[in-house]
Amino acid sequence: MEGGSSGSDGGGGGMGKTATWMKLHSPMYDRATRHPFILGISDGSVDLSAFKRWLAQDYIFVREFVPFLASILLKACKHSDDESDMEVLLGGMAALSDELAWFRKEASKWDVNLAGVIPQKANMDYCSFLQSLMLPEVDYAVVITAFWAIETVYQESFSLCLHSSSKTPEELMETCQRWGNTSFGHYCRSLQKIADRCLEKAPSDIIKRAEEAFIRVLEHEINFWNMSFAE
Ligand SMILES: Cc1ncc(CO)c(N)n1
Repeated sequence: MEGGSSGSDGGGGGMGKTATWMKLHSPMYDRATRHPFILGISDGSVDLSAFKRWLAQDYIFVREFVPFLASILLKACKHSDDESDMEVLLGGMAALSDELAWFRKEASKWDVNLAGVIPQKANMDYCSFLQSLMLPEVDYAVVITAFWAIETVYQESFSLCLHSSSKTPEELMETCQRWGNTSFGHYCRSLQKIADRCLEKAPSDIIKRAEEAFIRVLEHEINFWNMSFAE
């Protein structure tokens, strides 16, 4: 399964586990990163009520992301052998504070009342999945893989809406830039390197669990996008 010679891993040597899994599960990966909701934004056909539903639901999700990232930070303190992991993760935590403020500002721009939002099933399922990963017994390699995948799906999806050929409506550009910008892309590559380094040293049962977590993230992301179409 190692295979590959160079390039897509971003590190030295052969292809990392994460790049291998992206290839192996590419049909599902593509369904998560090229969802009709995202394609609708990039071709300008998106229904703005779908966008508002996504915005409200994602605010709830990102709030749950704070304790999730805190649990990863805790595991990095205890188990990581590389001090720079902490810097990358702390940068992510700082960005979350800014992100939550952005959601409140964006919601008021679209007249979305965040206080009255009822979390939908796909969102609750995804948040429960995050909670299951927060348990202390879940290995650092598994949670950092899940975290990398969650961030990368958004990075890849929204960067599609920034391509020169896309027709993203002006009022949605800020949203697309938030996750599609190159510095967020750089952050995702840093997370990928951490995940690959941990997976390289991990025993086979942990590697198996990390791959499963990657697949579960893709499923949850697809269901999350689907939610924007539901009434
Ligand atoms: C559902 C979902 N996945 C990923 C991200 C990226 O942070 C997000 N904000 N929401």
